[in-house]
Amino acid sequence: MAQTLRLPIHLSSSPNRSLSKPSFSKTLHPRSPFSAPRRPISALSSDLGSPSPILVSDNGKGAIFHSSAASSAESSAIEVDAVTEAELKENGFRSTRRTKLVCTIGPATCEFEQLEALAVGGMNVARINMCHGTREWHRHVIGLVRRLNVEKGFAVAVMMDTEGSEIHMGDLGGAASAKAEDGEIWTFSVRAFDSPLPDNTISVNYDGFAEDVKVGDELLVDGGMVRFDVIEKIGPDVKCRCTDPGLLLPRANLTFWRDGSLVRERNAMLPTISSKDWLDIDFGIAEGVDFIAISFVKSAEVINHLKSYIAARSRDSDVALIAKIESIDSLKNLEEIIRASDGAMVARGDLGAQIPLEQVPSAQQRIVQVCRQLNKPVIVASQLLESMIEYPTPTRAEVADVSEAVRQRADALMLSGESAMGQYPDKALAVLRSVSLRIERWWREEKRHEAMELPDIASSFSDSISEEICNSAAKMANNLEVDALFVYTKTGHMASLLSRCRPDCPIFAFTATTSVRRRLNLQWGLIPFRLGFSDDMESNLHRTFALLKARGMIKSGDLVIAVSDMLQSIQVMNVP
Ligand SMILES: Nc1ncnc2c1ncn2[C@@H]1O[C@H](COP(=O)(O)OP(=O)(O)O)[C@@H](O)[C@H]1O
Ligand SMILES: C=C(OP(=O)(O)O)C(=O)O
Ligand SMILES: [K+]
Ligand SMILES: [Mg+2]
Repeated sequence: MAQTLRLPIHLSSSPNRSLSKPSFSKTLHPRSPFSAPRRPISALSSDLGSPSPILVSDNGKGAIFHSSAASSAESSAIEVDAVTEAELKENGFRSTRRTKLVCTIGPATCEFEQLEALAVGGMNVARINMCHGTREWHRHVIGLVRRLNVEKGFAVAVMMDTEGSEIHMGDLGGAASAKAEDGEIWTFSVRAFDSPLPDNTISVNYDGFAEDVKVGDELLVDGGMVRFDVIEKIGPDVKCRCTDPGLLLPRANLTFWRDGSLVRERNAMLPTISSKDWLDIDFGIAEGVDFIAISFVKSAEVINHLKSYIAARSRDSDVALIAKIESIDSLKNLEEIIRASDGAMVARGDLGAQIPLEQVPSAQQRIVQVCRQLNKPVIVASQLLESMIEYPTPTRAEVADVSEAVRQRADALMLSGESAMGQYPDKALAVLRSVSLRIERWWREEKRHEAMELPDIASSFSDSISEEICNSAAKMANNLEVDALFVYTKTGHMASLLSRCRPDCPIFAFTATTSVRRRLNLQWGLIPFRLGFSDDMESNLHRTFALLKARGMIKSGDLVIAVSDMLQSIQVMNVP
């Protein structure tokens, strides 16, 4: 017999912040035999299994925690990264940045000290792009990130980004770049060159290139950074005249346009995951990367295919799949792709080569919005601070672009060339960090956030409970102006449901495994801690308060709301 779901929340009479500690817990009459009601936290007893109304208990005195100073060994039983710990100690809860930061690692940042500088500067995720470098090189970088986490207490996650099978140039025979001057004739060839490349010659990775391209087509490098007109085809060689001069970078993306529109025929037949990608994916699974970002995803089918492949290859691999939205097809199938994926990336570099540039901002806004509605983390990527590859300060336009991404409440921002091969990776990261903090504060102080209408996404009744609890807890957190939300989460799901609500306060996410902790490092507003915890919420809270107080990260009197995916309840309390 289903019971209507009522949630009479009853706060103590005193509306001020020194709340007595009512603890809310509710026992739901389960619609299905699976979600057996759980014992509520408070003293109220209810027979497990006996149909009972929702019980909201307010025991008046609330849960009193006897704070015992944790031993130093005990206080090390909780893991949090050094930067967050320092921020909390120095500036308190409100200081913590909510927006996550992803840095592409390349020649400019592949030494241990450089990676450490990025981690200290706020990097949450290190991205390695399989379009460049060798697997050995990437294995070395992954090893350094792992060492950084172990030795310095960070939880920097690793994201491996596939090359994808779109058309791109070769590696310029090892040169770092090549300059194409206006009017010069260049040869783009599918020929395999073993000796050094002849002058003004570029190899192309796509065998069908010489067949598909036509005299009169326009050839765009990296979305238009350099342009050529196709003037002649001689077997495997395509002669082109440079019409927009610029710098050619290794393995830059190539697109060709005919009568003003993108030529997509053969591209559409190219597999999303190339044979090299499959080898790179095996590499990523073996190296235990946290995320795999798939380039040029066109439909949910490739994500589902890859998920079953990964599940078959390694039962315990919980690598998360990030779909890169960077083609017309990925926009057409956006919702299905995001539902199938664990997150998405607004890959504006190639996206801006596949659709008119002026459409990229609205596409970005739509992708970010759909991801939030579907509770999937979303990264805004590419050219955020492009000028800082060469200059120590950003343009005003770039600061406005970063502000807009933060204002849209994207989960994360990503540096590409700025941190991979730029001259000022740390300065670029500092700009992302300071703009994020500023816009986040502006949102909170000026109450600019019209709460986004979040559709129900629960796939089961017990999921609905979790969703309702998190939506309510986030709303209460804003109304009561609590200092922090605490969530105890085995899989990270409850934490993501809180993050989705974008509450004003930070969300301390306690989880027992380092891999879940690293994965949470991509989600807005989550501060991931590794902490072993039991099903007994009172003792979890008691231990957590003691540990965090011992580390100076919280203090008596701080107001906290705690939720957990074990015991479906909301607790409001002051730190003892
Ligand atoms: N692992 C690497 N090794 C060498 N160069 C790299 C590496 N990763 C990135 N880069 C350089 O940084 C530039 C920007 O990185 P990214 O945006 O990830 O690649 P792309 O723009 O080629 O898609 C690349 O074009 C390349 O010149
Ligand atoms: C992030 C992107 O993909 P990649 O850098 O791998 O081309 C992009 O195209 O913006
Ligand atoms: K890539
Ligand atoms: Mg791309």
